[in-house]
Amino acid sequence: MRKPKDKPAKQANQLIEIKEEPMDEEGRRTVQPPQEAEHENEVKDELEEENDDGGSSEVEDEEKSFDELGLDPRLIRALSKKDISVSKPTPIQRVAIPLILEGKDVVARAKTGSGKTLAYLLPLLHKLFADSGLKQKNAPSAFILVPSGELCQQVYKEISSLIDLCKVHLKAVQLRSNMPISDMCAALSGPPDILISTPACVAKCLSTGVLQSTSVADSLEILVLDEADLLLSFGFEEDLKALTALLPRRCQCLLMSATSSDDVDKLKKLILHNPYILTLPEVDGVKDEVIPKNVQQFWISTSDQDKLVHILALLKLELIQKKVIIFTNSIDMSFRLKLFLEKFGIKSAVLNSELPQNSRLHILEEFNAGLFDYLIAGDESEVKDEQLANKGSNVNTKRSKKYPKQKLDSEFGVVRGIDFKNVFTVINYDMPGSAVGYVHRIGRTGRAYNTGVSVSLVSPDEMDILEEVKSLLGNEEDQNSDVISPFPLLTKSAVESLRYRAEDTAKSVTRVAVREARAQDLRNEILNSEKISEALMSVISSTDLLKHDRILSQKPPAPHLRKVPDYLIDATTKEASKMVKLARAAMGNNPSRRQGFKRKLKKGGGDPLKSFSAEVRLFFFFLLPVI
Ligand SMILES: Nc1ncnc2c1ncn2[C@@H]1O[C@H](COP(=O)(O)OP(=O)(O)OP(=O)(O)O)[C@@H](O)[C@H]1O
Repeated sequence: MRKPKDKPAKQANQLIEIKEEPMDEEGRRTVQPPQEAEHENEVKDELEEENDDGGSSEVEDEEKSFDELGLDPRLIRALSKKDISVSKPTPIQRVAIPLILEGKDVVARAKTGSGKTLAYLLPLLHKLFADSGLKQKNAPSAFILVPSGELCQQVYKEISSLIDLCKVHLKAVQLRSNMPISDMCAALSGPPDILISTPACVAKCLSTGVLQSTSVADSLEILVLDEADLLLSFGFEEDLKALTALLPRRCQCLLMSATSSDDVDKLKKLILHNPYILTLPEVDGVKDEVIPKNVQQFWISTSDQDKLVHILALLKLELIQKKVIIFTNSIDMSFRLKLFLEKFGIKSAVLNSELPQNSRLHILEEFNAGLFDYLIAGDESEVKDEQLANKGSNVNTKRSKKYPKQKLDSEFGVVRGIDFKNVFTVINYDMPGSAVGYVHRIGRTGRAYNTGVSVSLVSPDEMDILEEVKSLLGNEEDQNSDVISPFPLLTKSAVESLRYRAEDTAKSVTRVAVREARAQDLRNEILNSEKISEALMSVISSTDLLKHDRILSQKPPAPHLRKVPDYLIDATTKEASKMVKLARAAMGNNPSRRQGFKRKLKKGGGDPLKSFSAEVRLFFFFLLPVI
């Protein structure tokens, strides 16, 4: 049923219920189990009805711009300068911003890359602009707590750039647990208006007197828990309790997460009162859309041993678009893959929890700046993902037989919430240990209004996880729905053409070679730590020395492995590779080029898709709405 033009858009408060939770005599929150499950269903039902019309054009007509959401004009101008279309807030921003401006507590659960950060940062800054200088404070007015140092840095950069662009006298600081106490004291002198940190670090500040409890209770106006689904699984529960005991009644609390879990519910009960629970609507009857629909998901069935030849074929024959993140489940596997690819002249950087934090931040910066195209990420948060999935989601998680337990940096999060820029393809070289882990990995592409592709290499041992992912993402009625389909561009003959070279080269990447490369990389990063720290402060620009995709192999790649001889590539693969390049070119930033490509395809004249199978055509047509 299409919504009539004259019907006013539903107001957010018609879709959600406000619950009053009691407070103790000192005006602090008390824990009261709210019955949100029922309530959330009500919200979904109404939103589903609204989406029943099978099209969204009229609803979109009624969609408000950032301006109409009531934000300070300086913030709107800042958004324009950041190349964010001011007329196009994401759905979660459209609903959350007015509620936060009204002072409501909000729980926002929306898929990865849906713009949750700006959904809370913009109204938070708006409020601080208005309150600035009204009251003498001894502690920051706003705390933003995130689970990892990487996220601290990311949120800090985002908020600092908004403050700079708005030219207002607000100060944000980031504190991380590994900072010396004297640096923490210096950062908090003033005090700043906004503190971005981890719960563990705030607890440390409170216990060491760097932050005074009474000052926090007097000053704190807004508390944000970002990536809330991860905060408790990172072991921050006690740290958060230390803070919540101080929360004044007036403090507005916001909780943002991409996936739901028991931990999110626990946090809701611990910290929020009268919360507005925002869950994105189901679209076209499809089960809660956890992965953005602009990400096309594929899988390739392969044995464990054959994964190297498959990834070589994908990359070397250019069947996927750059930039690419390749996820593995262990640091050793990451280095094995890096060394293997280097032999074929493919340079990559490895990101893992073993590296100093400065290096990790710098790798992210360089990758985001486009200094290299391939990032191999050791996703060791797998153990946590599994715990999270088992504890929280309604998905019945089985454990993949093949993922190792490793020692984790307690504040390292390579996957969750990191805003990797312009990643087109995510490859699961190893499948994650749980469906929740899968959702977060795939969410590194297709962020905001971008498109992306994911390709998972699935061995027989990992089929259980694939099935779990399918049941999490698929349509309940149709378990066989093609949410994840077989990758159409890689033919058997393309794989076989590279098999001999791949197997021969793989033999040379011995355990000793992997161990040495891993140690050498760590040594390099530690030696460069100081320079990297300067680079992070933008004192120096990146030099070759600081490049993270430098070669670790002892010998340079053999010339005959650098280029795949023409006679080895079959005609279908050549065409597929050409199409990927064409699509890539068309998806560049130049709109006229995109239009040209679109027109060429529409005319049908010389339509390069014509020579392809239906599956392959489907793959490329997926790209058409954006190009
Ligand atoms: N309205 C918008 N229009 C275009 N781009 C946007 C908009 N809002 C946010 N973005 C961009 O989208 C990207 C993803 O946003 P963000 O990191 O906030 O996602 P998220 O919902 O927090 O994802 P995750 O759950 O993975 O942490 C960022 O690069 C951000 O700048």
